[in-house]
Amino acid sequence: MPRTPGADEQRTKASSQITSTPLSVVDKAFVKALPKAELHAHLSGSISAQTLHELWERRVTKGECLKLQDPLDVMPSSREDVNIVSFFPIFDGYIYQLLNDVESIQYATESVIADFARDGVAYLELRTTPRESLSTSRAAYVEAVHQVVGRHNLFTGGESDQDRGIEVRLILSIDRSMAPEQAEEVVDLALKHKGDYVVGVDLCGNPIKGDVTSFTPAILRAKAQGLHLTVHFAEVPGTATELELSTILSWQPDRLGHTDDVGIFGSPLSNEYLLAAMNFDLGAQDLVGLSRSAASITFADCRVLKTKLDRFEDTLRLADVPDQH
Ligand SMILES: CNc1ncnc2c1ncn2[C@@H]1O[C@H](COP(=O)(O)O)[C@@H](O)[C@H]1O
Repeated sequence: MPRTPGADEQRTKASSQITSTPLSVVDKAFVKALPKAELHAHLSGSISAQTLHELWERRVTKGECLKLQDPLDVMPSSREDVNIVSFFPIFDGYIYQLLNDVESIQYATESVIADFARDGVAYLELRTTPRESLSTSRAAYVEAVHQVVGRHNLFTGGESDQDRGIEVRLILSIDRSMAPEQAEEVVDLALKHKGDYVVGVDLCGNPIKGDVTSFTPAILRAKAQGLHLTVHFAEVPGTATELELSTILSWQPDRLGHTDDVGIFGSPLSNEYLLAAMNFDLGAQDLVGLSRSAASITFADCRVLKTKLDRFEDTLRLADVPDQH
């Protein structure tokens, strides 16, 4: 799926200066070919402008969404166009208006998974917030996403792990603006699908909203039933309070932190690896090591990724790639 023009260019300025045959140096081709784990992808934040455009076109053809502008015209074209305040309204004001029935949710899920696979992601933890819309309940939303994920996990494309494209697991998010009962419903849904693709729960949403202490019962129930926990924390200075920190730490989360949504900020995971290589002077083996360390903190076994990493390292050895770029 084509990425937003401009953003990629801007963030990978140096990469275009490197010309090489694939895998001989750390460049765009290398970081794409490197098998990777993406452990922090928000489904609705990872939809490309092109896919949103396709969803918009379908609606317009049906005579719906006539007041909504074409996503190709209104989605930010570079990260400089978005900040933490202008970021969250993009979902309610725009993206969610295009994702409000089973068909559109599944179309977007398919496209997001395909984009990650094309970027060399072999293990994906996709987080998403079970969301009610005019035509879907929270349960129907999860069912819709779950079906697509199931199809991807079953599709091997070949006999061996190496042939398989991508393994996908789901993390269901509690949004900070939810009422405690809604958070309980998210945990119920996560528990219902635990064992088949749902591996954890997440706390996300606009950091200036909500009182996280009200989610403690739901989150502790999820943990007690064996779900993993990841949380967004301290995204804006005002919320990095002692109370919020001690509450979140009392939940004993497995992972903290976040990365930027690729659909909005336009930097795919491969590009983040390239930026790390450029800024920290990392070589090929360092990047393989980074990917292995991500593989060591996944919420489920990532056998396909590990097999692919072994093969990738064999290829590097055969090509006698120096640990420098
Ligand atoms: C930049 N960092 C972030 N911090 C906190 N929450 C974020 C986020 N990026 C995305 N989301 C959360 O994920 C939702 C979109 O995906 P889903 O509808 O769940 O698939 C957003 O509404 C927001 O609540």
